[in-house]
Amino acid sequence: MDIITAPSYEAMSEAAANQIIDLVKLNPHSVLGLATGGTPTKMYELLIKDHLAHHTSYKNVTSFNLDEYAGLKKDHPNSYFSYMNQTLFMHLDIQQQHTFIPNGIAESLEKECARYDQLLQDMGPIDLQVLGLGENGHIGFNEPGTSFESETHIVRLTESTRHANARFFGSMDEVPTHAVTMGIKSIMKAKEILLLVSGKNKKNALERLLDGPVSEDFPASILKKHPKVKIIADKSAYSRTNIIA
Ligand SMILES: O=P(O)(O)OC[C@H]1O[C@](O)(CO)[C@@H](O)[C@@H]1O
Repeated sequence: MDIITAPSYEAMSEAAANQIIDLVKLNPHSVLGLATGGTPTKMYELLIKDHLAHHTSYKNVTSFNLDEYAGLKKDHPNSYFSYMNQTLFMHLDIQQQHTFIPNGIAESLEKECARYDQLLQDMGPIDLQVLGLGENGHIGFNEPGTSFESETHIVRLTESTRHANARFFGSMDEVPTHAVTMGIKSIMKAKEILLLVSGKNKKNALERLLDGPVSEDFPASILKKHPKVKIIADKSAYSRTNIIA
C-alpha cells in the first residue's frame, strides 16, 4: 500500500480527482467503483469542475457504486441513488444506463445481490475502486466480522455506523437498519484501489489499518493483500509522514 498525506481535505480531494481524470482520459471506457458518504464529496465537485472547464468526457465510462440502504426509495433524499445523481451524475455526460447502484427496494434483496454480482462479472473488472473508511474499519457497508470471501450481500448496520451516518438524516430513528453492499471479495477484484481518509475521527482506524493484523474484525485490513492500493489521507487523519500530494 502506498500512503500519501495531503495537507488538507481539499488537497486530498484534488489528488483523488486528478487520479480519476487521468484514468478516464487514458481509457475513456474505464469502469469506476464509486463510494458515497462525506469523504468523496469534494472530489466529485472537482470532477464536475474539470468536466465543465476541460470537457473530460464520461460518456463511455461505466460506474458501480458500493452500496445502498435497504428500504429507501430511489428518490429518497438520503438514498445513495439520490446522492450520486445530485453529487455527480447529473453534472456529467455519463449515461444513466451505465451507472449501477444496488436497488435497496428490490422485492427480493437476495435476488438483487445476485443480479449485482452478475453485472459486476459481466462488466468488470473495476479499473479503479474509490473507498472511504468507516470508523470501525468498514469498507462499503462491510461491517466488522464480514467474511473476506463475501460478494454482494445484505448487511445489518452496526449502531456505530448508523450513528456516524445519522448526521445525514433528521434523527437516528430514520437511519435504515440494513443495506446492500458489494462484498469484500468483489472490492478486492478491482484492478486498483484508492482509499480516501479524512478527519481526526478516522485517525484511529487508519492507524489500525496500517499497524494491525489482517483480520475480518477490521474489514479494511484486507487491503494490505491487494497489489495496488493508494491511500490518500489528509493531515488530520494521519500525520506520520510529510509526503505531500
Ligand atoms: O465518508 P464517510 O461519510 O466518513 O463514510 C465512510 C464510509 O462509510 C460509508 O458511508 C458507509 O457507511 C461509506 O459509503 C463510506 O465510504
